[in-house]
Amino acid sequence: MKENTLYIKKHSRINSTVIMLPASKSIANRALIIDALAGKKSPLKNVSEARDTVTMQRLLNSDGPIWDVLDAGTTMRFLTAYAAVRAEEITLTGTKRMQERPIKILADSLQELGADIKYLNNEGYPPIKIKRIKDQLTSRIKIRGDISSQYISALLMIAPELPEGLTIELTGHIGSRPYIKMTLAVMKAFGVNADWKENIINIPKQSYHPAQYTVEPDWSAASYWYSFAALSEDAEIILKDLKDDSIQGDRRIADYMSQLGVSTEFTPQGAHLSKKAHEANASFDFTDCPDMAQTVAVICAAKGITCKMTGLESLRIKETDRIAALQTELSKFGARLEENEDQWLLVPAHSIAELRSPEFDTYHDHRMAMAFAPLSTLGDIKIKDPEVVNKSYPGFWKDMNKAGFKISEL
Ligand SMILES: O=C(O)C1=C[C@@H](OP(=O)(O)O)[C@@H](O)[C@H](O)C1
Ligand SMILES: C=C(OP(=O)(O)O)C(=O)O
Repeated sequence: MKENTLYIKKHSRINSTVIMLPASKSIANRALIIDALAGKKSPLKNVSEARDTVTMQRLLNSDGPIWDVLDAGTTMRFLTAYAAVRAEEITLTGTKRMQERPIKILADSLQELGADIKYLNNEGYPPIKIKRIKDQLTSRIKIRGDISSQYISALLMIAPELPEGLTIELTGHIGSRPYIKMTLAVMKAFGVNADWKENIINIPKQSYHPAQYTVEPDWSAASYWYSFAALSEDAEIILKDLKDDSIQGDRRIADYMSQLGVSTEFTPQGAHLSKKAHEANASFDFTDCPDMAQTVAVICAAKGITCKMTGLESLRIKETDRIAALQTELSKFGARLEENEDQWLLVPAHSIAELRSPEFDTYHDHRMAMAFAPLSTLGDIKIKDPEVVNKSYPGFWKDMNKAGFKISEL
């Protein structure tokens, strides 16, 4: 299949632009699973048009026998758990990359609970065939927290449906913790209570109730507009309806960006971004917000900010190996991401004035495309395979047009 390339002309000033962000695909995919468990009676508002969410909706309305989640991690993990309480027999599969993203930790837990799961190609990876739990074999499981929080969220959402409820003991370091809290917050909105003390989460048997539920605008998508603001000469951007008080961990980008040259004012209209001075060096931990790492790496690389980055371990098993992808693409304009045991040092480019319409590869990863696109505030750039953004933010290129960027297809 031919891969398109976009040519984006340099545009350095963003005059008061109002952006309607997409809805959070993370929240939408939780609400959809929970609504399906509650009998599909809830009026869900502002459900994202992100491909991951559209795929979730389509599969929840299909009896199978095959559910192809494409490249959606949450869709794969949440539907696997859902199938374990609902489907007689389902095969779950996905893209080539999805077949390289591990699922064993979740599958082992579901098997302990009584589901029958078979790996159809490689042990520990999709595709899998799953038959639902007939008799619950245990009400307490241990699960490690350092590989992907999505396994834990998946189990939490089905927990109140199990005849004996479920107690989950999290072991080791817990990554992406705010996503676990987000899961519990959406469950609560549909009437289910959980108790989380230290590393034990307890969910007694309960019923979900239909609810009026509105999905928040996506803070992860907002991060790219922070990047446009940080890298531009001047910017006034309003992110419509984006609120300070959010169940999304990526809300933290507003605090990180305060050090990187963007101030945020929350008004009744939304989040109002404007420029301010930035620091010369920075140090950030991405354990709680791994999806923000690429955005921050590119900003620091281009603004001459040396940045110590920790908590990047989980980046290796996402849409691509994001560490390797960043290392290759940052080197195209003279920046480096150096690995040193469990921390990374972002060494910025000497002079970004050397940007001579570099072409950035995107590795089937929406966040590579959107993290590198703001470099067009500094010079002409090319982005390969731009459709990748459809996974979470289908309107991204149109929104760039709205902000004044001239984009053409090569
Ligand atoms: O639960 C979620 O909605 C997500 C959890 C995170 O994954 P990990 O828990 O695998 O870090 C995050 O990277 C992903 O984009 C969405
Ligand atoms: C990692 C991501 O998604 P998922 O794991 O759901 O594919 C992401 O959107 O950055």
